Amino acid sequence: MSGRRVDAKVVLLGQEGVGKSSLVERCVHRRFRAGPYQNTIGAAFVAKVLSVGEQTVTLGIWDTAGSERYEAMSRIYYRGARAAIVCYDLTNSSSFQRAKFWVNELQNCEEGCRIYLCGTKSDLLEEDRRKRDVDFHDVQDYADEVKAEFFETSSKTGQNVDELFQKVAEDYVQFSAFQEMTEEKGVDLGQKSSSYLYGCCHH
Ligand SMILES: Nc1nc2c(ncn2[C@@H]2O[C@H](COP(=O)(O)OP(=O)(O)OP(=O)(O)O)[C@@H](O)[C@H]2O)c(=O)[nH]1
Repeated sequence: MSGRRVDAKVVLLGQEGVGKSSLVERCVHRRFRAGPYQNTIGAAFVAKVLSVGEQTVTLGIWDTAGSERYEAMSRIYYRGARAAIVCYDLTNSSSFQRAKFWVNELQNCEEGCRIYLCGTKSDLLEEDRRKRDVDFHDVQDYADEVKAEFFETSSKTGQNVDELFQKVAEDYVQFSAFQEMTEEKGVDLGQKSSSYLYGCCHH
């Protein structure tokens, strides 16, 4: 990546085989590899440059290994992340339970990290609706409860993949602008800004 500065660290978490590497592959290389499934070992890093208005944002994306053997290692990778894309497979409800585990961890350990729930493999539902094993409305309610964003994607067709990463970049820009403004103007958040904060962060 020729020494380019990374603006925001993004981590992908989720049970093994849910499609984290495929999501990154689609986002960065615009392709889907249907071949034999290869587990990620440890973690893989890739940078992705996105435009938000006039600005460019470089996301440093860490694709972690989903196997529980690597759980302790995944914890190292989410440290300091500004965003976590927590993936589950729409055709596998146990993977959603695992996603909840990661959401709990993030809420307890990484306050500044925004959470994006990502239901993967939506193309399989296009083929056969009965394959859905995680209800859309249940996840929506859960996302509201934990203040997460929520996407259903397919790395095979590309559905919603760009939208997901774009939203991560836009939220980062919006949050940074807000932070700069409060730092420059010396806004005292403790005293007067609960409504101000609300207005800026909810859209
Ligand atoms: N149909 C379909 N299959 C997918 C999709 N995304 C991933 N897969 C398949 O699911 C399997 C696992 O995908 P990976 O991207 O390697 O999963 P992972 O979450 O990175 O797995 P670990 O590295 O073990 O944590 C592969 O066989 C993929 O081809 C998708 O959007 N649609």
